[in-house]
Amino acid sequence: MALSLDNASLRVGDKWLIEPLSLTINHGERVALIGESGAGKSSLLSLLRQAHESQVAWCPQAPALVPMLSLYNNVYMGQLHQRPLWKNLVNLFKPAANDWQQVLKLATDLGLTQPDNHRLTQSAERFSGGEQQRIGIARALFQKRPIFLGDEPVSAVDEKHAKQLLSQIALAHDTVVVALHDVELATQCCDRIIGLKQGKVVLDCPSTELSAQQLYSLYPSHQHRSDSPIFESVQ
Ligand SMILES: Nc1ncnc2c1ncn2[C@@H]1O[C@H](COP(=O)(O)OP(=O)(O)OP(=O)(O)O)[C@@H](O)[C@H]1O
Repeated sequence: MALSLDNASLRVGDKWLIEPLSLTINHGERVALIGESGAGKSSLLSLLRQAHESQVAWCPQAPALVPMLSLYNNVYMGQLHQRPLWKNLVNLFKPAANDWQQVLKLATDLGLTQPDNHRLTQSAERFSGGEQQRIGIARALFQKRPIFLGDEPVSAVDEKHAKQLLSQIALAHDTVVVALHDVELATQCCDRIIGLKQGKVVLDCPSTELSAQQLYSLYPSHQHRSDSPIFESVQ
């Protein structure tokens, strides 16, 4: 298996963010965590991340870029903790050719620059919101870990680009777990759906078997709107 939790839980004061649960995610699985806002998706990702820190490429909900630093340096940060301090300092002024080429390839593949048009030196603050999110994805890919954990990693890009990015993420990793608000995207890009409600896993099934009934119970506040985009994936 790639990831596992054994009777894990998360609690702040007397509030359970995640009630005790056991969970196994196998190598090769593409898993989407779905559920209403506050259901516990980020909390579950944080438990998975804590349990498998050294194997995980982490892509948080907000990309946490350093606005004044370049695209290149923001992506390089993905390997900051794996490199000696002196190398990180030298990198600020004179990037190693190998690192530069790797970041250029990632940035090109993710549509942030073109091979002959180096936006690598442009500061992160001068990229759009969707582009900044892709810089965050590039940083996670640069970590070169087998498992990708992403918290709404494509929420700021349109549907077509979201699908492309998720398939690029899947190609670069053995196992993928992503929290997604877009259920249709989740069923199209992932093979397993885990549904959360009030800190509990209430649904765990192959994406091809997700029923409208299950979605209704996960998204009660959408129930009165049968035309809600949430339900398009199963209609
Ligand atoms: N540090 C914290 N202290 C107290 N409560 C917290 C803390 N972090 C999260 N929560 C609460 O835990 C619950 C689950 O939060 P979580 O961020 O995991 O939900 P989510 O499903 O990821 O939500 P969203 O889709 O809005 O990101 C929410 O009610 C949230 O307010």
